[in-house]
Amino acid sequence: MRILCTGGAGYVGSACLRWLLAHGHEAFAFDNLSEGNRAAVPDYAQRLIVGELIDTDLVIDTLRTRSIDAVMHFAALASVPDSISDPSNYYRVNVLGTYSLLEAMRAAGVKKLVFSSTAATYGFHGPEAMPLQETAAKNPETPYGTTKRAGEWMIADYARAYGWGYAIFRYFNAAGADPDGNHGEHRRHESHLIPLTLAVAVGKRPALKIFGDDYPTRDGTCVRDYVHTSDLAQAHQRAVERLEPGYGEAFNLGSGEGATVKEVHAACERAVGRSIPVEYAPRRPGDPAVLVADPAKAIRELGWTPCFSDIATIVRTAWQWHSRHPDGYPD
Ligand SMILES: NC(=O)c1ccc[n+]([C@@H]2O[C@H](COP(=O)([O-])OP(=O)(O)OC[C@H]3O[C@@H](n4cnc5c(N)ncnc54)[C@H](O)[C@@H]3O)[C@@H](O)[C@H]2O)c1
Ligand SMILES: O=c1ccn([C@@H]2O[C@H](COP(=O)(O)OP(=O)(O)O[C@H]3O[C@H](CO)[C@@H](O)[C@H](O)[C@H]3O)[C@@H](O)[C@H]2O)c(=O)[nH]1
Repeated sequence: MRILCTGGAGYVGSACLRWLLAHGHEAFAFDNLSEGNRAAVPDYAQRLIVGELIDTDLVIDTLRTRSIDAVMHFAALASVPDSISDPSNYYRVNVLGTYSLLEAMRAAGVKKLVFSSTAATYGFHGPEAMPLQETAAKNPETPYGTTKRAGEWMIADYARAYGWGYAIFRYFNAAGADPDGNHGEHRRHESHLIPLTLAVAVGKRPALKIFGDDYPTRDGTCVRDYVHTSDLAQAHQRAVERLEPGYGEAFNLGSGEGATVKEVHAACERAVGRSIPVEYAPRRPGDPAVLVADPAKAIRELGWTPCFSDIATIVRTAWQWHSRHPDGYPD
């Protein structure tokens, strides 16, 4: 298939794009490079279209001139804390940008879509509700979660009315790096736990700040479900290959296991082979205590076989990337 990856120069989008190329598909990236990197896209001169999602005419032109069969929609603003301080931008990119993409797909006659949604659409559930199934109540508590939930609704409505096939993936915490050691996480504004921990290990930051150690969890720090980008990519491939008009499903993508912030920090220390300084800071707004996926539906219905998502493999591959490329991708 010929697949357009919006946000395909970003962390998860570029990992999926590279995976698609390695598994027999043709793939292109459409990205404004606000967070993404040219060098994350192989043969970027041919494969990367630099543009704004909101530029519907450019998206239509891209879909038509590249004869696109299916879209994977990764482009978004995706930081929980930033969305609380700057909801305006989140509604512009995540809601209006998604609307613009869907209109472009309608105009170009593209009817297959895989959407990157998030565990943040579920909002706060008590630890007793974990692991979360897809049917769990969705009460997103942050503008990031509400804007991604709005995207899910828009896609389901368009698909029903216009005869599209779609899959919605609610990722839990995307993590890790390509096993080749040459591609990984690199954003202009980093807020994620593992890259910030490893930035301390390479001497780019003085200490990891742990946001809150008074949560009702086994060691007082937040529990998250970390899932490797190669496993996310495999799920995207499996979904896009089965999309047809009338197919529309949402899936959780996670390992099914939770790790606390302290456990992730300790796993990073083991991978690096030395201690990584920490300091304790107050809780970060918008953080639920525990988020763990039940991935059974994706395993059952897509034949998904995650194989990189144990925490040791995640931090080992992430460390390969960060230690070999402490400055990330070249400009
Ligand atoms: N990283 C995670 O843990 C995680 C978890 C759940 C869901 N997600 C979702 O996965 C997707 C990818 O996340 P990521 O971690 O790779 O983020 P990222 O920031 O690395 O990638 C997003 C990409 O979208 C591009 N982009 C942003 N605004 C754009 C616009 N207006 N027009 C064109 N391109 C634009 C950025 O330049 C970037 O390359 C997002 O939709 C996010 O909501 C991520
Ligand atoms: O410097 C840091 C960074 C993070 N954390 C903590 O580490 C955990 C994970 O945080 P982070 O890596 O920022 O991810 P989340 O806020 O859990 O959000 C990620 O995972 C969500 C799904 O679970 C997705 O929706 C989001 O897009 C994605 O950014 C949280 O408890 C944070 O408070 C720290 O203690 N110190």
